[in-house]
Amino acid sequence: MEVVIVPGAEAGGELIAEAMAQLLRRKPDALLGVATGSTPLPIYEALAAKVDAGAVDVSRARIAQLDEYVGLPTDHPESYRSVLRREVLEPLGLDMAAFMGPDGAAADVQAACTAYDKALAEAGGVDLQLLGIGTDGHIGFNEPCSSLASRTRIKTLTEQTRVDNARFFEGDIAQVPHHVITQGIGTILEARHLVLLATGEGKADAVAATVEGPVAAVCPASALQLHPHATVVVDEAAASKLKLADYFRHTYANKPEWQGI
Ligand SMILES: N[C@@H]1[C@@H](O)[C@H](O)[C@@H](COP(=O)(O)O)O[C@@H]1O
Repeated sequence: MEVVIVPGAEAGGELIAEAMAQLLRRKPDALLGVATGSTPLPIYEALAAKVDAGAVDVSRARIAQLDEYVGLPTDHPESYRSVLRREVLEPLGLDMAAFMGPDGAAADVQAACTAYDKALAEAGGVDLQLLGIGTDGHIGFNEPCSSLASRTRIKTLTEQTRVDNARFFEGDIAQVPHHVITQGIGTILEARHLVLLATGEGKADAVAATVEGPVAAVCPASALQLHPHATVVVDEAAASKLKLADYFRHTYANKPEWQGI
């Protein structure tokens, strides 16, 4: 696992957007796994700016969804499909033909989950999966004690995650669904490159457990330690509880430039 400490969210967004641009220059039809939440927004803004500047062509890129609420109509403004259309696809000039995601409104949710795992594999697998992290260490919507081998499936949100996400539902927790579909941790680990961005002091404990704690289902993001190519990008605040912060700074500062993340 590589840990990169950046001065702030904007620098993290730029670093990761450049890694995505480099991937797309090598593989124009790369399958990009995208996450929701506030944290990845600087990545999407930086990537859209590169597209506008003609620095990268994303016209053949494919976009895969990480997780979704169950029970919200697909066109609900806070369904993750709507959020990703607004925050990722439209700014990049992509239409929904480039998009893959599970159907959170399906009558048979488990069948929709299984179908999504199959579709990801048939699409050749995710090339680069962006991840945020919940305050409890969740990735996607894999809450603590999710199986580290889990596949895409339905999960029940913790009260903490519903409280955290109520800000997207007019601050009204009653509107936040209890159930979600999420790529499983085993599914996520199949992506070729995992890139987790965490910013702000509120993520410092979760980041420390992810990077320096044991691999344990109680902190789902710690599963990144099992991946051969995982990059954790953190700002100073999110890095503030890392005991090895100086070591991470030193190794990144002395890395050959051509190597990228
Ligand atoms: N399902 C999403 C996660 O993918 C995201 O990482 C997390 C953190 O969101 P934020 O980046 O807004 O803190 O929120 C939700 O639970």
